[in-house]
Amino acid sequence: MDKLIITGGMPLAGEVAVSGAKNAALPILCASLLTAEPLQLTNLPHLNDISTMLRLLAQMGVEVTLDGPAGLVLDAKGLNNPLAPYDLVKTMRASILVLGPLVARCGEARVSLPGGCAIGARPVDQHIKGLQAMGAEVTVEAGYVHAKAKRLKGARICTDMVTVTGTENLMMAAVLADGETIIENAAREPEVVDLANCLVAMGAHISGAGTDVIRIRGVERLSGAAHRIMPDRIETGTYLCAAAATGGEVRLTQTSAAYLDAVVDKLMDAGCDIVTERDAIRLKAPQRLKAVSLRTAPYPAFPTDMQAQFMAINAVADGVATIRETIFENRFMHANELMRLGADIQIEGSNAIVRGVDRLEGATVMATDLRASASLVIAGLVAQGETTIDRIYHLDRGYERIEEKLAKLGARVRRAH
Ligand SMILES: CC(=O)N[C@H]1[C@@H](OP(=O)(O)OP(=O)(O)OC[C@H]2O[C@@H](n3ccc(=O)[nH]c3=O)[C@H](O)[C@@H]2O)O[C@H](CO)[C@@H](O)[C@@H]1O
Ligand SMILES: C=C(OP(=O)(O)O)C(=O)O
Repeated sequence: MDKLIITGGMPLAGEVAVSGAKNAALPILCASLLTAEPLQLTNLPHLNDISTMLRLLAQMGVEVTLDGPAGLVLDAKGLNNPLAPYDLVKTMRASILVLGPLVARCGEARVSLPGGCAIGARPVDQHIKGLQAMGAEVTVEAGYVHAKAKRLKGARICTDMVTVTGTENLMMAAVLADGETIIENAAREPEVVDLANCLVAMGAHISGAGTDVIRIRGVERLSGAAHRIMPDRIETGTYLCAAAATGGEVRLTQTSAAYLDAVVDKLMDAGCDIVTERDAIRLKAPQRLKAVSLRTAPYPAFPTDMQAQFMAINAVADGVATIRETIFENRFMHANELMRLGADIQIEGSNAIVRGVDRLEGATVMATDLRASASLVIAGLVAQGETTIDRIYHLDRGYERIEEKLAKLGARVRRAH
């Protein structure tokens, strides 16, 4: 199992390019199932989750052709096996995103329930409830969701909570349904908007993406299209935090602050200077950060996917911060590992109270999930001496060439097998 070995204490400096967004790319890859014509995608990140999704699509009969360094053409005209087997689904929650498109295009789907991820139970009841409202017959048996519908029918759906992949799945199901679907309490995340833009380019009729009411008028068929995946706002935020924590100065390119208001505001509250350009962001860290409290919530509020990284920066800031996690019930697993490096963190239910310390010391720590791993990388970059992060396969799900990008910013980091 790969490890990352970091010798901390160097401020990050320089320029690095941000990759395409994992959480936009995954649903958009699934959108290829909705048409018999080629979908051409660019700015795809090279990540384990993307390879897993491509394997899943390929075994369903989708032809995948490389198209340049970060491009692919997906052709689902030969789609013949609307099945997502456990083996491919177990490592990646987002595989549930094939459910909506498969039922819409094939009239049937069998999708293994995605593996229980460490950050919480993560049920898919809202995905199922929405498909049932659209007339699908859905059963859950032996770990598989089996959904059937000759043709889905437009419906009014109000999800019990804001769900990102739930909104995406139902939006993809609705584009080929008979009549109008209204999704209320829809997720407003930028990745939902990126998916909607791609679907519209394919001929879908969607309005309201980016608000909490999305209207979709179903069409008979969709066509091929070309779409560029949006930049990864969480990767962007993670590198900003790494620069902030190490007292560095960086410029991130091929990205934008447009979808990062909540994160940028907190970094400015922490004392960072941030300058936003059209396709780039510059950050200059202060001598010492100020502690910043935060509460995670659906977009446009502070993203849960940035919570762990802010725990790391608060660990070395001046003062006491309270971090409240409201989305996932088990997303503080990085706290114990950060404490191994000398952080002072107390967990009280869904609150973490972080008291900034003067210094962290390198140690061996274990990555427990994707963003937890990112927080350990940030802490390792700050800590005196050597930090070894075990189980970085989590990190490889969501950060493209992380050691190369960090090295470009002057970090002393290497991968060991
Ligand atoms: C691939 C992808 O885009 N992943 C993101 C997506 O995950 P994902 O889409 O899985 O997260 P959701 O927005 O669905 O989850 C929000 C909350 O709703 C609950 N819930 C969700 C669906 C459902 O049917 N029933 C239910 O109870 C979840 O357990 C969680 O407590 O949004 C999360 C919240 O911003 C991010 O952390 C993930 O990075
Ligand atoms: C939790 C995440 O991903 P996933 O939903 O794919 O597990 C994430 O991107 O932080």
